[in-house]
Amino acid sequence: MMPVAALLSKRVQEMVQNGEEPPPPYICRDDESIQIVPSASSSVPIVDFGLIFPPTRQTQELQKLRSALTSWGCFQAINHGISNTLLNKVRQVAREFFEQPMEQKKIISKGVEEFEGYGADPVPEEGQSLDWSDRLSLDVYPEHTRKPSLWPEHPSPFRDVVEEYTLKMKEATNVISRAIAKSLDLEENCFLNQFGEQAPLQVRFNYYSCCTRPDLVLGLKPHADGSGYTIILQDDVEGLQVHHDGKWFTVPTISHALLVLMGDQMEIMTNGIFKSPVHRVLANSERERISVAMFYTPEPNKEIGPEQGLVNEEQPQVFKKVKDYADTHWKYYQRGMRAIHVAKVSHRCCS
Ligand SMILES: O=C(O)CCC(=O)C(=O)O
Ligand SMILES: [Fe+2]
Repeated sequence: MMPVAALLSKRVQEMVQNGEEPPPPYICRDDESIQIVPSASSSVPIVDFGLIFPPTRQTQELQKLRSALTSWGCFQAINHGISNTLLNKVRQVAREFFEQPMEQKKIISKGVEEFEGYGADPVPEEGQSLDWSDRLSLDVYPEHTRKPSLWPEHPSPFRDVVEEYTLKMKEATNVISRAIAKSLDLEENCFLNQFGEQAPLQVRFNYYSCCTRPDLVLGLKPHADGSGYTIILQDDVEGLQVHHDGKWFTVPTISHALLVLMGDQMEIMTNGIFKSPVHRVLANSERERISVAMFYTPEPNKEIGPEQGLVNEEQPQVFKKVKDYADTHWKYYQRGMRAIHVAKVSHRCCS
């Protein structure tokens, strides 16, 4: 059998183009029926940002936001201030990038242990399965963290579109962070202050190739994000599922919506009130799927912790202060585990 590192230097898209079946390290499930709730039934809540900032009707929408993040840990944002034209351009450059010949994409290949560039996740711990997907990851904010040599030159509008999207995402994080604070009756800028003005944004373009055996693999294994929160743009192919109430729910594709999903660091900052949900991506035999995830993470080296306004006698402090939590998260992720327990306050049992 080919060693995992060698497999990871080969793109899933190449295996599909060569007509290969998924090799064993990609196989992570059997065809046991996992209960899946169709996207049409109960679903991820939709929050209208057009109603949040004008003084009219905001209370109701803020309550909706709070309840969505308390029970689901995510919501679909509409009227978020980013035009459909731009969202479509982002989808278009992503598609054109992945549809190029392999040699063209490999110009910006990452090494198997690196994070940035075109490829797969770095080699996981032994025994962990691999994801049926390829991706392009780039640090996009602050500007000085960018590595222009890893930004594709083709398609030609790629750089300008990603640049514009980054600016808009930075504005969106301002709006979302303030709305989240208001929904919890906290001072509007409290989360923005915790993240810091230079809080990094990282973009990840995910490409999920079709698979002849979608019952055996996953596009992306179950995980919770190590970010503060993540803003996901989907195309029109379903596949993303969120774990909620013990079941998997497919996130419907809404062309003008952005899915905002709490990462572990927002769970910590809200003292556990908001949940960082476990999610995964299914493979599909009919159509390839593209998504664009923007990870918003507190500044490196900056301590974050539960907002003191959320700590009281009824709700004692659940989490400690942490810094560079994303690094800890990554170590556990590589072992297929969640990391959030490391941030928990240890309570001595007194009974
Ligand atoms: O492809 C998606 O919709 C989700 C991607 C995701 O969860 C991730 O990149 O962490
Ligand atoms: Fe994720």
